[in-house]
Amino acid sequence: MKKESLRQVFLRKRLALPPEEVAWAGERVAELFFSLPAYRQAKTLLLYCAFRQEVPTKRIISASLAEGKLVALPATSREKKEITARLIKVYPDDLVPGPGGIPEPRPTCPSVPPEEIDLVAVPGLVFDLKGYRLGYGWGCYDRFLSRSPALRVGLAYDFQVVEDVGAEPHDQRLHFLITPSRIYRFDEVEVWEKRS
Ligand SMILES: Nc1nc2c(c(=O)[nH]1)N(C=O)[C@@H](CNc1ccc(C(=O)N[C@@H](CCC(=O)O)C(=O)O)cc1)CN2
Ligand SMILES: Nc1ncnc2c1ncn2[C@@H]1O[C@H](COP(=O)(O)OP(=O)(O)OP(=O)(O)O)[C@@H](O)[C@H]1O
Repeated sequence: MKKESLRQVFLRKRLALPPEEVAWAGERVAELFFSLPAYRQAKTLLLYCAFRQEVPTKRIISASLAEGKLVALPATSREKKEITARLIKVYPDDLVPGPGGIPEPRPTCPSVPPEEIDLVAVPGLVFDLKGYRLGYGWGCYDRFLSRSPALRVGLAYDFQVVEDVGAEPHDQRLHFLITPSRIYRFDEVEVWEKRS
């Protein structure tokens, strides 16, 4: 299947999920996320604000702030198709609607360079068994991740995992993918562990 039709199919499937399933997935994924040793060690996280039935991240954001971690969320530039990680202190008060209506940090929130982030929670429409993913097609995350040494953790529903998304050379691989039923660990983790 071509990239664009894959995106359409998986976006439609996600939008059709019943609210109970969305909420349950958020609880399970958060629990597994908190169990990662890399989460416990991380000082600075780039999380994201879930929208349009993405796996809910509210608990992950609140718990990370409560534990005293530095929590950044992406602020998106429509022109540059680029994300900037900006630190928030109070959730959701520090957020305003951004492109596509996704809540994002106010422009006055301080930015953090990609080099200083320890762990990135990565959204996506469909993920594969090699650690590749398809997002909305702006390449925002691929560009950001190519500049960051952070551990990359995808968050998804089980139905969003397929064998192969047809990765291209610019696509950045994940280290982990968390779904309600399991944690996928990709080969790249070993490379990351040696580096850090
Ligand atoms: N929760 C969440 N936050 C995220 C992302 C994500 O995938 N999920 N992003 C992942 O990259 C970035 C935002 N990416 C965006 C990509 C496209 C449009 C957008 O408005 N696109 C179309 C309309 C899309 C539609 O409504 O169907 C437009 O240009 O108008 C907005 C944000 C950063 N924040
Ligand atoms: N590191 C990069 N440097 C420059 N351009 C890039 C980079 N990564 C991706 N791009 C460009 O971004 C565009 C979109 O990429 P792609 O279709 O892989 O997006 P995606 O993975 O679905 O989106 P996202 O990463 O925002 O979730 C591509 O045309 C690609 O050329």
